[in-house]
Amino acid sequence: MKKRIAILGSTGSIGQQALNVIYQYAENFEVVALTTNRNVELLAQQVKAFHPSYVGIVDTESAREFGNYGLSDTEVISGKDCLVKLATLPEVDLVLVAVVGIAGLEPTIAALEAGKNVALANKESLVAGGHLVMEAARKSGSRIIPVDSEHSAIFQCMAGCDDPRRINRVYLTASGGPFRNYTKEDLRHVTVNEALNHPNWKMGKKVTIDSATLMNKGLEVIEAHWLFGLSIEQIKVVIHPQSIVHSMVEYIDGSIIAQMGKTDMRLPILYALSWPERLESTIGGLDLAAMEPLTFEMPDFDRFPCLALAYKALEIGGTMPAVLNAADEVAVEKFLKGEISFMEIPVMIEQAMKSHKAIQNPDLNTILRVDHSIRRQLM
Ligand SMILES: NC(=O)C1=CN([C@@H]2O[C@H](COP(=O)(O)OP(=O)(O)OC[C@H]3O[C@@H](n4cnc5c(N)ncnc54)[C@H](OP(=O)(O)O)[C@@H]3O)[C@@H](O)[C@H]2O)C=CC1
Ligand SMILES: CC(=O)[C@@H](O)[C@H](O)COP(=O)(O)O
Ligand SMILES: [Mn+2]
Repeated sequence: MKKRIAILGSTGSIGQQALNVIYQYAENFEVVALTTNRNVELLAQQVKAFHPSYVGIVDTESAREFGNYGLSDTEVISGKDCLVKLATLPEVDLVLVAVVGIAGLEPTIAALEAGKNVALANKESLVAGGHLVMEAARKSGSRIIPVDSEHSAIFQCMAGCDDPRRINRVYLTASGGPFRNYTKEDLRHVTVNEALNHPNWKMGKKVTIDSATLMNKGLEVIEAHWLFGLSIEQIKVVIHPQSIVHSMVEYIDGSIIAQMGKTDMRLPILYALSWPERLESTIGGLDLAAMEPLTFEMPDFDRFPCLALAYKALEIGGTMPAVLNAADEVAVEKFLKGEISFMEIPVMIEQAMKSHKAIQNPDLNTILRVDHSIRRQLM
């Protein structure tokens, strides 16, 4: 039987690559629903190719524009609530959450509560509301299959032994981004285009800037904490500029299991969609002898303060990671618009964290209220 899939954020980098994968496995997967924020032109092309029963369009003006494409066999649901509606459709087996930012939180929880398995690319949902996401999965018995390359790697390395008590630590690998060897002075003058030029991955703008500041790795530390039930002390970051080892698990006997593969997000996407099976792929493995040497070094928390801020937010807990996330989303947007410099990103986030007194064990409304108030404060 085909797995019936809803893709939230199908017009983004992960969403498009997921459709590329699904196209090659038409006998395995069926697309039931697709969503966009406002890219209706691309959405219309996707509808013509995949014939979903539903599309969700968050921006209501764009939803009206979609009417001009005459795709009347597909039901259109518009507005912010479309994500939750499509994530909980009875005819969906698996929800790929590939929207960017806090917008992923509510539909991820809703999908899990509705008993759907979730292929999770959206790391911000775990950062802002990890305890709620994990609780929803635990209560319903639904599974979260990570799509983020490092967490997919850890998930794969843990197959057969995922008991945190048997694990010394995990190593999250980080490319180091385009500014890995820059001095603090160099970092003061980097441009938006330089920051968008990731050495190894072609991704959406927000995650690309996060990679350049190392906030991406900070968010991934928090993501790993929730996904795998690991303590802060068990989660280490190691700079690995080649991005060939996607992450590693060190067990209590000292054995380290690593997952390697090409720098191609279609691999973790395929794994998440096909899990618990593995499907044959044309992407192929690595030419080990032809590869440049694999190197590892420690991250520099001084030049890249965002990484330290993320560890700090996780240590404080409660609503603090949601503050970190909201401040980062605003700061990245401002940097992309040329309103602040690269090194003002961590300053803005740190100020937001200092201004907030964390509320422990927050419910969803509290997290969303804190998220809104930080955005209002910083905009
Ligand atoms: N790209 C990658 O390789 C990787 C990404 N990730 C994570 O996956 C997630 C998606 O990343 P990526 O694909 O790069 O992001 P993109 O910016 O490329 O795509 C984001 C998608 O979400 C939609 N969207 C944007 N804002 C909203 C909103 N407020 N409400 C609903 N939908 C919205 C966009 O619609 P529209 O097209 O209209 O803007 C688009 O479909 C992120 O959390 C990222 O950290 C993790 C690992 C790798
Ligand atoms: C592909 C992926 O998972 C990204 O999150 C990636 O990790 C970004 O690269 P960095 O290692 O530079 O953050
Ligand atoms: Mn990643």
